[in-house]
Amino acid sequence: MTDLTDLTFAPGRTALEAVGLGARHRRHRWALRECSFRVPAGRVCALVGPNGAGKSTLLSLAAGLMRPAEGRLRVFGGEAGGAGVRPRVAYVAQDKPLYPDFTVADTLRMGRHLNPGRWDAAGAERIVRGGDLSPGARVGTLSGGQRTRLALALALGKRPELLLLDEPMSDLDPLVRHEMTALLMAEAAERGTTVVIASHILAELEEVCDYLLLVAGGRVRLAGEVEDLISAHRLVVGRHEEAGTPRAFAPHTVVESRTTGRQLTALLRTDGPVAGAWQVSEPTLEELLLAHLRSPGAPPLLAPSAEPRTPSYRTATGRKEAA
Ligand SMILES: Nc1ncnc2c1ncn2[C@@H]1O[C@H](COP(=O)(O)OP(=O)(O)OP(=O)(O)O)[C@@H](O)[C@H]1O
Repeated sequence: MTDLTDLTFAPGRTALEAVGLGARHRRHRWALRECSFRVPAGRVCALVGPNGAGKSTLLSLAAGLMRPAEGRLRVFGGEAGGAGVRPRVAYVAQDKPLYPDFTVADTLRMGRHLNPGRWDAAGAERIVRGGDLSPGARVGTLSGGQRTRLALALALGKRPELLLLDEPMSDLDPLVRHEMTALLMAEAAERGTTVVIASHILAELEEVCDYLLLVAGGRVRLAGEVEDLISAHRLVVGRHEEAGTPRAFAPHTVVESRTTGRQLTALLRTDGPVAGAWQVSEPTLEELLLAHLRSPGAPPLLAPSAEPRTPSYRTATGRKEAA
């Protein structure tokens, strides 16, 4: 039986904590609603979900560019966007907003000016030089990938404790993507930076992320260590000729079940072994995510390390106070 309470519950620091978080863009419908989760510090967290799920909204809130309409979001224990928090957070938005009339050198100078006492000039210049970007080139003349490189240099030069990346690699060629990913991971490992990466490229995330936040329809569906979330599920394949759900599945939660001819394939959140002549295996991250995305009605799962520690969250959900 997979008991999540036995799995890693490191009592370390908290990078992000949302409690009852809700957000809307002006008077539009809710982009996020009733989101409660925690991301421990030092993790590399994949933020995944379908188009319009609320990923960019969540990153904007964490960066302090937007305020919650309800509930709250804390970054390292302070209100997101607060004066004590902002210098510790870097955000690379999807459209990489940079000043088109600035040169590459101007942009790096701006980084130094905006981050007194923190700016890693040598590191930022190294990233820029790696891409053969001429210091005198105007930002407006750079290719999409070159702008991404400059935006990453600006973000990493800030030596952030929390790095928020919104689909950062989508316009990079495979070689540069590989190089940038390695660089980000080296930074994260060396400085213990918490990284949250929103991306649709699951293969890329699987390689680098140890934590997962799956958002769909503005709600959190899965949160926790990738390993723990995977090991809480089983992929079950076998012959099934009767109508309805196999009786052997009754003790478990069926996230998704599909039948092709006489073959049934199901993703279960298991509570003990699955009885019967089924082929049972651990799902890959992709299988886990796809099954949850195809089944919006499946109950959400927060690993213990992803549960907020705020007493009000625990009281509201009837959970016991943290020890
Ligand atoms: N500026 C805006 N004005 C109005 N509604 C918005 C705005 N930005 C986002 N939304 C809405 O908020 C919801 C969440 O959008 P968000 O951009 O956060 O999703 P996402 O998960 O990042 O999507 P994608 O994968 O397509 O980038 C969507 O319904 C979207 O239409």
